[in-house]
Amino acid sequence: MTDTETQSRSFLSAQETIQMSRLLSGLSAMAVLFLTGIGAKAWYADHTFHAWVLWLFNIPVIANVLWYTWSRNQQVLVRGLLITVGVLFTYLIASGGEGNTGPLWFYVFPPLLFFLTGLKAGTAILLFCYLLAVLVFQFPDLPGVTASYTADFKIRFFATLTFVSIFCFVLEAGRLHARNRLVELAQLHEQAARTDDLTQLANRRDMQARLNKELSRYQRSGHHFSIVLIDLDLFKRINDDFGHDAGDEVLRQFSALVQEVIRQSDVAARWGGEEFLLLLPDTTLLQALSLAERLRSEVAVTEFYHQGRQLPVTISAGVCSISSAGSVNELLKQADIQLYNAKEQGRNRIAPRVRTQTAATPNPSSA
Ligand SMILES: Nc1nc2c(ncn2[C@@H]2O[C@H](COP(=O)(O)OP(=O)(O)OP(=O)(O)O)[C@@H](O)[C@H]2O)c(=O)[nH]1
Repeated sequence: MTDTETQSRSFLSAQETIQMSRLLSGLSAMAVLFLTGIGAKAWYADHTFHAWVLWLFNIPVIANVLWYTWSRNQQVLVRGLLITVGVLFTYLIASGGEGNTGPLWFYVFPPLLFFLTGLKAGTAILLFCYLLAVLVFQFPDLPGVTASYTADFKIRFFATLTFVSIFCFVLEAGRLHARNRLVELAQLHEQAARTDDLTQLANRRDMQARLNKELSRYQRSGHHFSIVLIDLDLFKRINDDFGHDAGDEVLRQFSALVQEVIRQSDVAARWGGEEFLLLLPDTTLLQALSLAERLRSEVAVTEFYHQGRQLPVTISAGVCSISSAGSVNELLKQADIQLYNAKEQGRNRIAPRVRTQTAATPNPSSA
């Protein structure tokens, strides 16, 4: 998974966690309200036992929320709520609640289940609940079962519950599909905002962000890094002599070559028209110079073609290490000065010059 994908997913899952927490807390508060209110109504209707049972169900609901407040474990909150609701609904079906209306609460289950547990687990739990309801309906002599329902009621109950369940399943499947599509689009959007269209390298904006990040890492833990500012030599001539498409082709081919030469931890970006910037983490000035030189000689010996015509491509580059600059701007400025020096010294070369560097091949076109 790329950085972008991870960011999109973690952003969405953080949003979902917050949304889910709010929903669960709201549902728990409503449950307490209903249990207390309906319990009170049952008490005044002289259904004392039923009232006490409903009030007692407040205990696991409140304990569950308190546990969540302490542990922040959402899974436990979901499971706790589902178990409590499951046991409560079983009691309501078995006892009939007040005036045999207990089973009506069952309709709350399908949307809640699918949303909280997903389609697969939701379907499995729902089937299990159906089974429980069938047992209670078919075997009224089972211990704990005090209600008896007419055949008409049972048929209508299962028919309507099945309809509601299927409807909730379809709605949840649609919601999940839309959510996944949203994640995909967010990833594509983020990727596009960070990528250069022509070369598929990082763009300037992305590189700027990475440079700032790398500087923070350096200031925090002293990890050195270097940059290489590259410019394709006499690029205007390529455009003028071979056409703009040929120029574009060179930019693409050069970018592919760069990707082959640098390490996986290095980042290459298109910095401007025919300017590229390499960010080399954990790399000293000498190591960066050596890489830049390798890239320069690789470009010099590579044959660039467009529509069967060979194109003259060389590069010049300025190298700078963070140890000799206090900020990203300073770093870029120094690399730019070095690039200017390389151009001034005849192109197809790297600056600054150090003794370890092999002599650059003179560029005939710059003479
Ligand atoms: N084909 C193509 N050309 C581009 C693109 N972006 C910038 N250019 C061209 O790159 C050329 C850069 O030319 P200059 O800045 O004069 O530099 P140069 O010819 O490379 O000469 P030196 O840098 O001095 O070696 C310009 O002609 C731009 O139009 C692009 O995306 N595609």
